[in-house]
Amino acid sequence: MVEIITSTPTSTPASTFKWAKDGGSTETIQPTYILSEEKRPQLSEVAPGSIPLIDLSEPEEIIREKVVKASEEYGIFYLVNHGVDPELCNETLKAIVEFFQLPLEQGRGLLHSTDHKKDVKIYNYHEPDGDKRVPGWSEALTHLWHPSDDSFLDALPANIPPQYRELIRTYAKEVGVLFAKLFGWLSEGLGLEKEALEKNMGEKLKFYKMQANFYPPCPNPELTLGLPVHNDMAALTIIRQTEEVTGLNIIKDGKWMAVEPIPNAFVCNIGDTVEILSNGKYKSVRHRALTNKENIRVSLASFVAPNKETIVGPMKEIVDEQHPPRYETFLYADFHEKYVRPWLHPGK
Ligand SMILES: O=C(O)CCC(=O)C(=O)O
Ligand SMILES: [Fe+2]
Repeated sequence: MVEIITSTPTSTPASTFKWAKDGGSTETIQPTYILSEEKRPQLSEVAPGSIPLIDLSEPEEIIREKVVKASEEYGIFYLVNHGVDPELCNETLKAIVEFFQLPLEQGRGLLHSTDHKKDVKIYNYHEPDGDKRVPGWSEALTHLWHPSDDSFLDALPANIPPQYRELIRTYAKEVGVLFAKLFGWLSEGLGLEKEALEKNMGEKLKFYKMQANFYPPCPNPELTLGLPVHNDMAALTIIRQTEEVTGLNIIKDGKWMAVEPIPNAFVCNIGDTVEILSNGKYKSVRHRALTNKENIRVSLASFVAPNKETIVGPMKEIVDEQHPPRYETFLYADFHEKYVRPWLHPGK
């Protein structure tokens, strides 16, 4: 039986993050975090299973074939033997934990924002639940990144651990290389040149965002979600997660399935933009993050998306009379504002 705090939470804006500040020592869940019964994660119903594994040491034709198949059937896959230094990744995740354990007074509280469009912020995602919006048991630090231009580092929060700044500079370059390879294989899978998908996301600069998700231990993971059920709106996401702690779930064939972390692997997933550009060949995966009682979990999601001025729709090169467009064409800024969930995933 869960003990529920019934007293009114204190009124300072950052008060809901008390649990994070306390390193998860809180024994109780504030009622604001508790989902209604039908929205709870039903942990016993999460099916075992596995997502495809892409080994980048295999010959390129095999890799391409596997990436294409995984993107059609699952919309998510592991990447192993990718050449990115595991130490770099582990140290980066460590720096994220350090940042989220800084006392709120040292500035983390001030970064908290309810404006989803701010480039640098700490955001608390919510699950729509009846007439309420229930906050996830997590905090997310968002900032921009770029595979070759380091200037995004200037906009990082002043109180971010100094080592994060250095680590993320290298991490961004390495992850940038993986994105370019994946976009190339996905384009070829559509029968097009390697550059096709990236070109269709806008000739100008694309939008590069990183999200560091921090999930403190939760006294009752049955009652909360770490991150609400969603699809990534971006084109493609590359995630690095705490190696020992399970949290990511996907919907596969109508059932929730756990994506177990495996050593030194990235998890890559298709977002709504690639689903639309590919006219539905590649599937954006519906996912969520669970909490757990014992351990802090961190995930660092890197996204590549079109710019707001980009017109996004099924790529002209792949639609014709036999293959009519299955999605509308729109300005990405409008998609961002209006269409994302209800339109693309009605009723889900
Ligand atoms: O924590 C995770 O594994 C999922 C993160 C995620 O879905 C996101 O940041 O969009
Ligand atoms: Fe996501």
